[in-house]
Amino acid sequence: REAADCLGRFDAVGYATPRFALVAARVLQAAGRLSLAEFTLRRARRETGLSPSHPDSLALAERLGEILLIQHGQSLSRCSQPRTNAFKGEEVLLQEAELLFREGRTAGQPKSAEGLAQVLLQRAQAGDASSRQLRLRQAEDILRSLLDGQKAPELLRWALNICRATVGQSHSTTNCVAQHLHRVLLAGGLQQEASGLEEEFNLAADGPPPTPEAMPEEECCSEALLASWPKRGRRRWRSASCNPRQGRLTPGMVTCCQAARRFFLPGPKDSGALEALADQACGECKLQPSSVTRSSSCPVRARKNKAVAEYAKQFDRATLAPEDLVIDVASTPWPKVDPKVAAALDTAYDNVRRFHEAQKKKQPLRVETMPGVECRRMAVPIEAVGLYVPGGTAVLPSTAYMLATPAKLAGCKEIVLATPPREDGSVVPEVVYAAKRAGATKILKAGGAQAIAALAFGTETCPKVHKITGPGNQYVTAAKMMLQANEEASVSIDMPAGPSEQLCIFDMTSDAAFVVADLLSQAEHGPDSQVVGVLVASPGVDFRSYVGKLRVEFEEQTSKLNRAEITKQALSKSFVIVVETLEAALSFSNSYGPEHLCIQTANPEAYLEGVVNAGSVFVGPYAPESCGDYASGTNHCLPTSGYARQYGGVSTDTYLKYITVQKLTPAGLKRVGPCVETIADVEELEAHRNAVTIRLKKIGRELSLFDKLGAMCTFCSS
Ligand SMILES: NC(=O)c1ccc[n+]([C@@H]2O[C@H](COP(=O)([O-])OP(=O)(O)OC[C@H]3O[C@@H](n4cnc5c(N)ncnc54)[C@H](O)[C@@H]3O)[C@@H](O)[C@H]2O)c1
Ligand SMILES: N[C@H](CO)Cc1c[nH]c[nH+]1
Repeated sequence: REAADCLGRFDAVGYATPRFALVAARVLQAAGRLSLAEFTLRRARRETGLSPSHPDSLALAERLGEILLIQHGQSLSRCSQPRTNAFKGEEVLLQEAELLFREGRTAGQPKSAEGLAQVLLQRAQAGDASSRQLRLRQAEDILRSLLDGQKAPELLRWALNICRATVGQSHSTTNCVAQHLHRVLLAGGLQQEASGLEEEFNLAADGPPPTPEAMPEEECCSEALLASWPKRGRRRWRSASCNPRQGRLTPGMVTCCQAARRFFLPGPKDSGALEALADQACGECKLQPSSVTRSSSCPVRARKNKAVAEYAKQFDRATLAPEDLVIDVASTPWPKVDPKVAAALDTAYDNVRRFHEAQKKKQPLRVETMPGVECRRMAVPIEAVGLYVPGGTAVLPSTAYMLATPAKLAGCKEIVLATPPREDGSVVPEVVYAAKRAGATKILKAGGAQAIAALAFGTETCPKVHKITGPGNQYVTAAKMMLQANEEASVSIDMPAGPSEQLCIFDMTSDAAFVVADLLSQAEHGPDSQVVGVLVASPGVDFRSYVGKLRVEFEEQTSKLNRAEITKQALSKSFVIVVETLEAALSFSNSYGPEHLCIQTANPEAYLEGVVNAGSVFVGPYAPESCGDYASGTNHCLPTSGYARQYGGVSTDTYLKYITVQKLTPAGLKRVGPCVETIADVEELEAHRNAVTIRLKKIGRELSLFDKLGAMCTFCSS
């Protein structure tokens, strides 16, 4: 108590090292001063400046979680009727503790898993029926993994608590949870405890719950797949012997989904598909893949504007004189746009600019790796860039500001925006408005592969660019992929951004109407779009009625869309799977690598840190994906076809390149030079070595006393 009093008076507790804060919290806890312990840990977490994954940060988080859990317990015991008189902050305490323990559990902190299971159990007891199931299931999973790992008999208490917590719910649920635990206990050699469980829950009398494996495969598939798969896709699913109802993510299941993706969306990563696609894309417009790759025979390279104008006629039915293909944005007057639309475009542009401006690094990087050896990195804008704004099936002014805003902020001098012309040869006024607002310099009235070729090679009026960004249909994407491999074009691309995709993870607490609305928002983009729903449902939980709700929503909402036909085509290549746990859902999503990932489960934030592959993530029920498409501030040009594994979306960085600089003083060369000489010897590159040796001969190898003192002073001051 004396120590705690001391600490209470010591105002700087929070400023001390994390380890000191941990010891202080222990002392304070022992003296019953939980609030002060909590305050100490919070302050230490805030002020250490350590990364959240640092072991000390994790230890602080774990301790804070424990304190919150104890406080929650105390507040419950203070109330005679906990449920009615519950302290208002009670649920908040648990929520925060859950987040803290999840952090630790992901980082492999030993006690965090236990803490998380306890919190989930507490929350299950307080929550409504649907979230109760989910939390119990999660607590049970953790318990199982702990029991599997170490056969710890003391964990049995939780097992029983979990079972007891389910009593009063439907009989089959109790039975199902108890059955699972029973198996775990037996597998862990805890025979006696297993018998206790049998007796308490009368397991033998009820028999095992129906296992998902017992269900006929046909039923599982039809239950899980909302939109019917074309026969080939369905066969693949089955042949991979995966059972969506069972929810185990076997490698076969993932492979099968990837196969489905390849089958439906022939992405350029599949070389056979690319060729077929390129033939289709370029064959019809006489830009044969080989002729694009051998640039001498590429029509656009050879006949420039004339060829582009011919393709505009052929594919966009637009009549354009070759000299009218490119317009200068600055000298083009502001187009007439409905004031309401202009105001919405302005607001969206402002948000996008704000978010992308913040991405600019204010200071050039400068590091003295050794005294006298200075390395720098300068961000330099790419001088000329080409931005593709799709315009085939929908008019996308939003893509104009999504691409041009970061290019302008990066400082690119030439920003050429290409978009398919209308039949009268004009460009949609909203696109011109957005291009002007965001700072594009030229507009090329061309779409498809021909626009990409014009940007890559340049024409009489279209400047040749060094990088092409922006999404497009399969023709555009195939042309971008091929031209980046063409030496003469010498052009790079942002990423393969093809037909839109969305993966939505949800559970039975999610609003089915919201989930379906989000999925449809991407399905309507084009017949080649793909949307995937991942429903998390614990085993034994009957998700049929929820799936029924989804079906109704899909039908009702789709039938009211103006692009219902396109949407239905996309849905025929889309699917919903059912998995048992959120971890499984995340693992599936990470394998799929969606362009957009929506997480609409209870407590969605907790799963964010598990996301490894995704273009853009939308957290919670009130973050519809279309906000990111238009106006929240993030960029909507994102990698598709699984390329989220290696690419991020468009950002200010997309339009920058980094040039490194170094400067060495004589003392710096004396320090690093011998190391260079040695490595050059190993590589037997004498001229490399000599460039150092020749200088060291002139200035000498020894550091002067002045050099050494200078280095010490620099070291001390830093
Ligand atoms: N990933 C992203 O970030 C993102 C963002 C926005 C849009 N998108 C996607 O972009 C795509 C836009 O496609 P779109 O078709 O509406 O517009 P688009 O501008 O990409 O394609 C239209 C052009 O394709 C060419 N074309 C059409 N048929 C052809 C044929 N048979 N042979 C050769 N060329 C042909 C024409 O030149 C036409 O101008 C959609 O799939 C949408 O989902 C993706
Ligand atoms: N969803 C698209 C990205 O895949 C972007 C977009 C533009 N307009 C509407 N949405």
